[in-house]
Order: sequence, then C-alpha cells, then structure tokens
Amino acid sequence: MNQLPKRVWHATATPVIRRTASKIAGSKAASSQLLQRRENSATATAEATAAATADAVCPHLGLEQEAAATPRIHATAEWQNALSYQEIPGPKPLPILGNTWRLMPIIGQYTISDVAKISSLLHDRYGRIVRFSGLIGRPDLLFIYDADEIEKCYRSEGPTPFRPSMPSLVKYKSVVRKDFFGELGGVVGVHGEPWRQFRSRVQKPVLQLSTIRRYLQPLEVITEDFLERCERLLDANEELPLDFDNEIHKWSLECIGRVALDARLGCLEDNLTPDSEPQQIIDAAKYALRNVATLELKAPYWRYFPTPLWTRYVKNMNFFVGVCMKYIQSATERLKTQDASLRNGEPSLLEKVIMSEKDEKIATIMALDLILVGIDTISMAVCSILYQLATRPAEQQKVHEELKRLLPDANTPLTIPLLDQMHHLKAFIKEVFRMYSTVIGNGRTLQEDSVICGYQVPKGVQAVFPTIVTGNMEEYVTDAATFRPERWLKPQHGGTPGKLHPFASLPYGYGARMCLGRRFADLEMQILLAKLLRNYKLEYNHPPLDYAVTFMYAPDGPLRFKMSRI
Ligand code: HEM
Repeated sequence: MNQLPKRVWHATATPVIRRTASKIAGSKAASSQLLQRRENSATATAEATAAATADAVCPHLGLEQEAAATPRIHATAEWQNALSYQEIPGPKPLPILGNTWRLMPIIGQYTISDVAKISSLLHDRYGRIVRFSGLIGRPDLLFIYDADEIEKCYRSEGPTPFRPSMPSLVKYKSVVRKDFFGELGGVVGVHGEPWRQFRSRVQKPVLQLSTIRRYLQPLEVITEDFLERCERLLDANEELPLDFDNEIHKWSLECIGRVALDARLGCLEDNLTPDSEPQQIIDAAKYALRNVATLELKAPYWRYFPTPLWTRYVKNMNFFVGVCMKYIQSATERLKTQDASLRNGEPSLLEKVIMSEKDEKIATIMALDLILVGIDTISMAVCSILYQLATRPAEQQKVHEELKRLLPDANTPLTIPLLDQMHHLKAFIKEVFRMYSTVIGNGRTLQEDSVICGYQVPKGVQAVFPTIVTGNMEEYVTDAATFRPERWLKPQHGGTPGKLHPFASLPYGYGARMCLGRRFADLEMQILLAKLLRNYKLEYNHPPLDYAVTFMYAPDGPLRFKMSRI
C-alpha cells in the first residue's frame, strides 16, 4: 500500500527558544555576540523582505508597500528572545545558483512530481521548520511542520489573508488581460481589499445551503450519465480504460459547467471530435492546470520573456475566458427574456449573482475562478479516493452496507437528509484526504513580522503548511500510519477515540480564504460515491501505484479499475 512512512517528531531540531539575554550577559564577549546576532538578524530580515516584496505585492492592490516603520512585535520579549531568521535550518543555497537548481532536471535532486516527498524529506532532515531560500524570482519558502504554529499563523492572519498562489494566473489577470479584468481580479491570485470585496460579493450565493441543495438533482443526473458511460467503456474483463482519469476529468468538468455556467457542456458524450467545443474545453483545462506546476515551480523564465509554455498558457486562458463569456451572456439573455413571474424555485448560482450584482463581468470572473480551481482539484481527489476504495475492499464493503441501509431501493433519488446520514462514506473521504491530501499544502505570505517556532520571521516570507506531512504525524494523529476512517466518526456512529489535531489535516484550508468551492466539492464527491458504491463493486487487480504531484497529489498511473454491478 502507498502509505507515507511513519514520521518521527524532531524535538532535537527545535531551537532553544528561550535563550535569554541574561544567560549570556555575564561576559563582554557574550554581549557583543548578542549585538552581532541582532545585527545579523536585522540584515537578514531586510534581505528576506526585499526578496519577498516582488512576489508579495498584489498587482490588483495598486498600492505601494507601506513605508517601513518598526513593527510592534520587535519590542516584545518573544521577538527579542527568538533566534534570527538566518538561523532557520534548511538546504543551503549555492552562490549565484541559489536553490532553484535543486528543482532542475538531471542536476537537481528534486523533481516536481516528488514535491510531496521533498516536503517530507525536508522535515525528516531539518525538523519542524525549514527555510528554502535562494529560489530564482521568488521569495523564501518556509515549511512549517508544527500544527500548533500553523494554527497560530492561520488565527492571526487578519481579514485579508494572502495566499501566494499561481503567479502565472496573477500575471495573466493583472498584466496580459488587464483590459478585461481591470480592478475586478476575482479571488484566485488576488489579495488585500480587492480580494475581500470580490469574495464578499460572491461568497454568500456560492456557499448558501439553498444553492447547494438546488444542485443536488442536476449533479445526480450528470453522475448517472457518467456511470452509464463508464459501463459502455468497460472491456471484456469489466475493466475501465487506461485513461480512466481522463473520464473522471470530463465528469468534473461537466459538473463545474453546470454549476458555474448554468449549462451542460457535453463533455460526457461519446465520440467527441477533436474540434468539438467540449473536447477543446477538456484539452484546455488539462493543459492549463497540468503546466502550472512546471511554470511555477521550475525556474520561472516566463516572468521575464514569453517562453513557448507561457504563450500556450495564455492562449488556453484566453480560450477559457471566451467560453465563460459565451455561456454567461446566454444566461443573462435568458434572464432578460424570461417572464419573471414564470420563474419558480431557487434561482441558479449564476442567476443569483447576475441579479444581485447587475454585472455580467462579476459572474464571468467568478465562473472563471471556479472552473480554474474546481476541475483538477476534484478530479484528482476522486482518482485518489477511488483508488483507495478499490484497494481496500473491507472499507469499501462498510460504505456499501451503509448505502444499502439508507437506499434499500438503488434507484431512490438522493436527498440532502440522506447524504447527511452517510457517515462512513464521508469519513472515508476525510481519511483519504488526511493520508493522501490532494492539495499537498497550503500557504500564506506573512503580512507581519512574526515569531514562528522560536525564530524571527520577516513579513513577505511565504509560509508553507504541508498538510500531507502534518496529517501523517504521530504527534498529531493517533496511529497515523493506519488508514482508519472511524477516527472521524462520532462514538454513536462507531467512531474510535484518539488524537486528531484540528490543524494537522486541513484539505480545504482555513479561515476567510478557505476553499470557496468546498460545499460543491463535498456534494459532487458524495453523489458520485453514493451512486457508484450502491450499485457497483470496484477492484484494482494490477501492481500498486505510487502517488505523485502533477499539480495535485494523486496516484500516478492508469486507473484500470474493474467495475462490476452488485
Ligand atoms: C476536493 C476538492 C478540492 C480541494 C481539496 C480544494 C482545496 C482548496 C484549498 C486548500 C484552497 C486554499 C484555501 C486557503 O487558502 O485557505 C482552495 C481555494 C479555492 N477553491 Fe478549492 N478545493 C477543492 C475543490 C474546489 C472546487 C470544486 C471549487 C469550485 C467549485 C473550488 C474553488 C476554490 C476557490 C475559488 C478557491 C480560492 C478561494 C479564495 O482565495 O478566496 N475548489 N481550495
């Protein structure tokens, strides 16, 4: 089984936080040492802030970085007793080459697909906080493997958290297509007040339970179509094709199209021709997302000149914008021409946004963001969940039993109260996310100087919270190496007690910037698993697959599941 190795907590790598001045104040040498350390620390802070600034300022803010004033934290004992930023352990950058070479093919020791392993190796080697500095064109990365410190960072992030994600998308929105986005960047890759304003305009309709309820039936229909297509794809051994991940991708695209564009895109139709719109959407979605890791984690030369990869990326993004505009214009037309008195039931998400904002552009940009982040995340999560189900027959049986009890007639339409009672199914999903977190980590660009794990960390540094590692640490999760969905259940539903740090496994992030699509993601996954496992048995009878990062963390290889009717 592909389980990450059991990790040991590195207490030895922890700095002595309270190395107080009084301890060394006895001698002159000690005083000058302390002074020297402070000077080093001030220089390091200034250097790191300067390095970080280029990336940390959001183009949509249109503001200059605030003039430097001495931050209040500098006067506290916590700051003064902390070790300097430079003392944080981590791989040492080489002169001129920095650390970027470590991610390069052949000469580097790390490959992009191994990002999850790198994160784990860094923890094993350096301890609970690791500084990865000297990366070309980007600020230092600070990996934090301490769930209490992660909690502290999240809880003190203020009203406009800064998630340093997708600089390529930032450049696309703020430079390449400034003509279209202007001041309305959306939520992904946008920060500060512009992010807060956009998010507060769309958050309510997106997360409202009434909106989610409205999509249960349409998404169930799409899922039924998907399962019918799967049946048609089975070979003589009842096995799904080698590129089954592609089919999952089409299902998620069809779902997000229904939610964000109010349309059936037609991605699940048989025999799509290469020039058909659905196939073009499928190709563009795949290309845009799969190349982001390469664009952003390897040396980002595209920031300085348009590389072929960048040019293709821009073309794809333009295609997406065009598709969103087309569907949103037709939704607006529908709303204009439809007799309002004939409208009944809950309006769709798009209708809610168009009616409340009276601005088609807001709806278009919202749809674009939902589509861009809502396809790969969910399809890779589903690949991972299905693989774990297929390779854990006993666990699969438990979910099936639960479904048989709740849906004695397999054709019973799903309802929200029924989904609410699928405790085992939901616990299974959570356990997959804990052990194989699809999004391997989250991050924040620090907006204030902070003390983290006993070190002075300057603002502008990118803190990385590697949930794939912390979710598997014995320190935070009892019997972490064992796959046990029951740990997520309440005792009345068969739950087993044990330690589960609330900040060790956060698949959807946390706080004001938490995943905007999480309710749709949960709904889509629950519908798919309920329909699939009530009616079919899933098996995987091939050599085990490794997990790798292709933007998301998922099994790396053909998902040749055997799918047989029960
Ligand atoms: C299982 C699937 C998914 C996972 C694991 C996931 C995970 C995440 C994570 C970790 C974040 C960052 C949160 C933070 O910074 O605290 C995020 C942000 C976001 N997600 Fe998801 N996501 C999933 C599915 C979706 C779907 C289906 C949609 C769209 C319908 C979506 C839309 C978004 C958006 C728009 C943001 C940016 C929010 C903001 O910055 O304000 N996600 N997601």
